[in-house]
Amino acid sequence: MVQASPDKKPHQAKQGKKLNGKSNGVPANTVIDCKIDNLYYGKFRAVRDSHIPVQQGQITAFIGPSGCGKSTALRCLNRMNDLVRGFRFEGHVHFRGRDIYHRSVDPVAVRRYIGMVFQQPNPFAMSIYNNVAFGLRLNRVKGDVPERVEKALRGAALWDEVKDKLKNSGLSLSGGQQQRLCIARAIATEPEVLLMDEPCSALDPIATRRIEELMTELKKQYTIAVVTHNLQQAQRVADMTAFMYVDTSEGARTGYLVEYNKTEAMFADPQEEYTKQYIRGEFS
Ligand SMILES: Nc1ncnc2c1ncn2[C@@H]1O[C@H](COP(=O)(O)OP(=O)(O)OP(=O)(O)O)[C@@H](O)[C@H]1O
Repeated sequence: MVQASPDKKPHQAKQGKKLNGKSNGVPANTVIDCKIDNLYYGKFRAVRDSHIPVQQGQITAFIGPSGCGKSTALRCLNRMNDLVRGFRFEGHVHFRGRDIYHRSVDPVAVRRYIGMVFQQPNPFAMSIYNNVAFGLRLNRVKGDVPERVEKALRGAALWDEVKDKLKNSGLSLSGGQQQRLCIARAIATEPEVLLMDEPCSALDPIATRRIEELMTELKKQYTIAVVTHNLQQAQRVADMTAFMYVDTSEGARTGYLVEYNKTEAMFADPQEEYTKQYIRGEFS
């Protein structure tokens, strides 16, 4: 059961001082305002006190040690956690001011506007063409399907490599190509926001750089939130960074937001001791 509750506590993490156009602590160009007061899997409180705005046309990176709740927080942004048994959430996620957890909102419709790319490239066992067309059909997107498939494959920087073998299986592509195919599938329905959960962790350095370049290209059209373990990647691609850490003080392991700031500022002058230590590589 998902619950949205009124704000209980002020945001506790340090934020950059120069967020443009702040209104009630939320930047004016915020597309998704995510405020997790408490998030549970069954009795386990996985995340607390994490207020992370995702701003229009920017890349927001979620970084932090393993188990601090980066993926959990990301999955809240398009209701992917709804599929997990025992998931319960206090707080809110507003997409363009609208509560996506309101009982009248269909989670499938949310994912039409807020698409997702996963850690492991997961093309379907069907042709390259159908991998992209599938999402269009599923979402009953009208218009010229072949044209939209080509546009999505071009948008994912894959068209030139696959245009002569669109009938081949998506599984016949390399890992990096498969991930770009999954990006094409995600952008085919033209979402506003793209969530990427460690999209390069299964890729070699060359394929990784290709995806990073693609992300920089995609942000001209889409707002992106990405979970990454790779600090250099966050520095290379992200405009804003949210650093999360794990609180073990109550004998549990609950993730929370320590600091949210412009990426450059966070890496040059972290405001919090934990951020400093993490950036220096003192723990991982
Ligand atoms: N489906 C689930 N059911 C129960 N607990 C879960 C579930 N998914 C995650 N957790 C727990 O929630 C906490 C946060 O997990 P999450 O995967 O969000 O962290 P993370 O920071 O993304 O970690 P990593 O970097 O290792 O992927 C962890 O303690 C994890 O075991």
